[in-house]
Amino acid sequence: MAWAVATLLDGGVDEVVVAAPAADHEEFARALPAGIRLVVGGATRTDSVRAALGAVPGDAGAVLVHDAARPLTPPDVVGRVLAALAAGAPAVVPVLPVVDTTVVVDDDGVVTDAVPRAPLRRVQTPQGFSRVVLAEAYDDLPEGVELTDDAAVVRALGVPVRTVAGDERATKITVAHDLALAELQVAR
Ligand SMILES: Nc1ccn([C@@H]2O[C@H](COP(=O)(O)OP(=O)(O)OP(=O)(O)O)[C@@H](O)[C@H]2O)c(=O)n1
Ligand SMILES: C[C@](O)(CO)[C@H](O)COP(=O)(O)O
Repeated sequence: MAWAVATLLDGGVDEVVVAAPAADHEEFARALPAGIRLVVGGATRTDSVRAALGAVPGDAGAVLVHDAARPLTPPDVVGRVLAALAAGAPAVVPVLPVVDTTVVVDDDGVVTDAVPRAPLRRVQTPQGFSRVVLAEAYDDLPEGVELTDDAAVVRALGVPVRTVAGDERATKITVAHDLALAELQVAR
């Protein structure tokens, strides 16, 4: 969490709000730099983003939403997202191409189709938004609806989402191998 926050600050973000379980706040406060606001997160990512968004100052022009599970994101990625927002984009996501052949399978695991991969992208965080647009999109999202990222929440409002280059180092640490790669990166 501390590394994810450091990336945001190093990349040019002014203020950070962290959503975390109430039981962890004391420990998080010790690990984070002074001035970081902590709010109680929810049971799902969507609930946690809602909670954090509620603590964002009303005069903030833009908001970035970042995953703690992407702790080694280089600050450059944050810079690219901020630059696209400053250039007028209402919503921005960092992306990478899909490098493997990508297929559809049926319930038995048999390949039924291959998806043309040229237009596909893997979406990372931090994702950037006009604060007003993101707040309106979350207000409009019915309770209980879970979308996998914040860009999907604003796209539901019809807002175009621009892309900037992501970075392999911003990968989401999801499976054990991701952790092994992250440890290598840190060791370097
Ligand atoms: N209740 C939750 C769950 C997740 N998150 C945020 O969402 C990110 C992604 O979390 P998660 O869905 O658990 O990611 P993975 O560990 O990659 O799990 P999976 O992709 O298998 O769902 C976390 O880093 C955290 O920042 C959150 O704020 N509140
Ligand atoms: C937001 C995200 O990291 C973009 O790729 C991703 O959708 C989070 O998914 P998760 O299933 O909550 O890990």
